[in-house]
Amino acid sequence: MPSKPSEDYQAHPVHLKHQDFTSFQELPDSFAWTQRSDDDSHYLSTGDSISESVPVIDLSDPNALPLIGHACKTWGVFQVTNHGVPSTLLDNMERITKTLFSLPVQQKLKASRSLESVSGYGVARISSFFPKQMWSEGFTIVGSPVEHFRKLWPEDYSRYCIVFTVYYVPYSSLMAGWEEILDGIKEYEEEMKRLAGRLMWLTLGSLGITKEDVKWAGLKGDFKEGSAAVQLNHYPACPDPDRAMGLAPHTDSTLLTILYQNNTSGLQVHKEGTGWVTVPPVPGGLVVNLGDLLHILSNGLYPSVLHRAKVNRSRQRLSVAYLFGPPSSVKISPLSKLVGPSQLPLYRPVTWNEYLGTKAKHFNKALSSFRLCTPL
Ligand SMILES: O=C(O)CCC(=O)C(=O)O
Ligand SMILES: [Fe+2]
Repeated sequence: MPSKPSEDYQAHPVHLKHQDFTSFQELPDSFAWTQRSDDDSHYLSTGDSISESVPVIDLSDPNALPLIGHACKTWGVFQVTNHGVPSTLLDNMERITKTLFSLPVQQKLKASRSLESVSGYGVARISSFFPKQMWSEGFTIVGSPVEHFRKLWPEDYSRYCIVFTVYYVPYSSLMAGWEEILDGIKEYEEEMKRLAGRLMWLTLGSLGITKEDVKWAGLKGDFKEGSAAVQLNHYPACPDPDRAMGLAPHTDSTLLTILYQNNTSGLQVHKEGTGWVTVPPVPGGLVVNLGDLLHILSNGLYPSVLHRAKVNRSRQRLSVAYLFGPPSSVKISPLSKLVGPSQLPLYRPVTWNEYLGTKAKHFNKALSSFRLCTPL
């Protein structure tokens, strides 16, 4: 993800109204998405009785390609197992996320996202489009998080500096927190980029797209130049979960998003004609959401999935989203193989940065603002 956002993005900041969630015995009105008397609010209507479930696909299955194609077309989301990401890495990332959000709120606020940057601590960027506050907090990482960590853990940092400059020796017990966290995040990003490249080919391959069709995937076709952000999310336990919203319905402005969720469910996806469907955590599994840019690339054949996160009364929930997109200079447009005399291109070319700016300004109308014509 571009670390320097466009003017549109900067012109639509999110005003921080951050709270110490642990201080609430009851759900404050500003967080209540329904009145107690509402039976069926359009925000919170659930599909808990629905028997359909999001496909879980074993990547070592020889049939994975058509299964992914079917999942992309019908859901725009699927879960993967046997994806090759070591479970120790996922556990470590969960531990890092938990450590970060356990800091006192005043400390976290010092590492707040600034106007000029995408990175840092804060409420969801989509907050300004909704009348109520969301029961969650997030931390976005684009590039190195060192500057923010300096604010989150100033003591460790200064102790590290003093030890380093005065004695010129690494003092491992003091550095452990920092070094471990930075290494863990870096390793996670590398592993996720590798998986994102693989998932891109499985997704595009299911449409008959080959390496010759996507030049920007690089000489090796591994999407190594793709850019990305890591979004850490924390949904504290909530005194009135049925009336609260962790993260409001949205589609991701990505090619695809790889989501790790801890063992507390909360993610729900919307399926056309069915409604909201919970995506239960699968041990060792990762959720793959198709984003708006993949919808454009597929010329509308694959939907970007509308999703939201609910909260829990007694358990906190953590998730780590790897938001994967194209290299910053690349304009995404419908792949030429999917366009022809009977299927005109449905969208005009757009860079990731331009798309993020439009999303910050127009939210769920962003996709249609790039639309050229309606399908035949
Ligand atoms: O926490 C989740 O399950 C969803 C997170 C999400 O949608 C996001 O970070 O964009
Ligand atoms: Fe999302």
